[in-house]
Amino acid sequence: MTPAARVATAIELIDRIDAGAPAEKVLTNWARSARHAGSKDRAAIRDHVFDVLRRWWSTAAEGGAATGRGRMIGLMRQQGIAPETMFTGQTYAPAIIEPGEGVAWPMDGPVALDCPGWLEPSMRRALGADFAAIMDRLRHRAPLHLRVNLRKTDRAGAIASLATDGIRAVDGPLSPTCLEVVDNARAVQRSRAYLDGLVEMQDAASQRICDLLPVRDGQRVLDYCAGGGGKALSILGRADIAMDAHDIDASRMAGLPARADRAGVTVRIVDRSALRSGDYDLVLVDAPCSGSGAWRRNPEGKLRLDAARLTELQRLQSKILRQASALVARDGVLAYATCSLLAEENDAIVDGFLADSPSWHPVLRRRLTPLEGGDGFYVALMSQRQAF
Ligand SMILES: C[S@@+](CC[C@H](N)C(=O)[O-])C[C@H]1O[C@@H](n2cnc3c(N)ncnc32)[C@H](O)[C@@H]1O
Repeated sequence: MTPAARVATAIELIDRIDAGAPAEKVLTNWARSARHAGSKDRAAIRDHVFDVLRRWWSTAAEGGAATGRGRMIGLMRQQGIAPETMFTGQTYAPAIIEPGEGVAWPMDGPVALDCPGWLEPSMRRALGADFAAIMDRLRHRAPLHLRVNLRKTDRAGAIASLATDGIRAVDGPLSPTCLEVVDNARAVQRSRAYLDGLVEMQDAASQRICDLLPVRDGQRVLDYCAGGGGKALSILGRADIAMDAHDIDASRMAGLPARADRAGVTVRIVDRSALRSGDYDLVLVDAPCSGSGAWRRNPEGKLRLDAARLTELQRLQSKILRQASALVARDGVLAYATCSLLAEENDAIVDGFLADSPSWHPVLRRRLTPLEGGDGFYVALMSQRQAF
């Protein structure tokens, strides 16, 4: 495909996403039907679509229309490419820009920063003087971070193994297990280092959250919202523990046994009926959330989140935290984490829980933002022990 044909395809896909279809589904369905497209075409089109999602409002303003076409004109301008070089009207290219089309709109603060307007007050409250800098980070692509599996190798060993497959990685931020891939990121999942379980994909902040959990050999640990098991595997890389993984949606954990196998560790999948009160030294609640700290990775969340969904998430977070607290042993630790930057999903949930549960007290609270090199994340540790 020509670069202009890729732009034309991205325009079509962005319009489908704008009409409500989930971005991943739109891209997968297109890739299945587009036999003529090679892997470079697919990657370039995916990049266009995700770049626009990260800059949903500013690209529309810069391109003068809240459409796929307007947004791609705006994106080209933001990337320093003259849109006229792509919108040529030739075969498979987008139609020529008409007179009066593509006239930029004036941009106010939240639009220029691609912050959903309704969330601006909450974001400003949560981020204070860093509001603009953090929102701007969320408009840019995220680096690819890997977690080194210390059970199998160390950072230097993982870097050397990746290099044999032409992948260049360097020490990453926030955690002693973190690597940042600086060249050939798309090859990671086919590399020996990945297939042999020396590395896993995990954002630096997610790794840092696991570093902060007080796990010791011999403990029983429950990952209550395990999903794909990223945190469970990360914790298992740090200590010899008995790790149980639970998720209300068991299908989310489908890939976990294979991932654990690759990493050389054991995770027991448990359903609700197997969970007993007071059974665990540590229970981690990696709660479902807005994902606002990870919008550079999953930018569609920015478009889909609304006030009703945020309220629903808060209710769910409080409920899950309450349920999970019952599973912690008397002198154990309850950890609550989100990849949200919003105080409504972080301190407010923890404060609400502590107010309703006088036997629990806070031990630690930490928030990470993209300014520190990883996604935005939050963790709070709580205990019933008098002296922690
Ligand atoms: C943020 S994701 C977890 C990510 C995962 N810990 C990781 O590191 O890869 C939140 C998970 O919570 C699960 N979840 C939602 N409601 C739940 C509930 N009531 N009980 C347990 N898990 C729940 C979701 O299915 C989702 O997989």
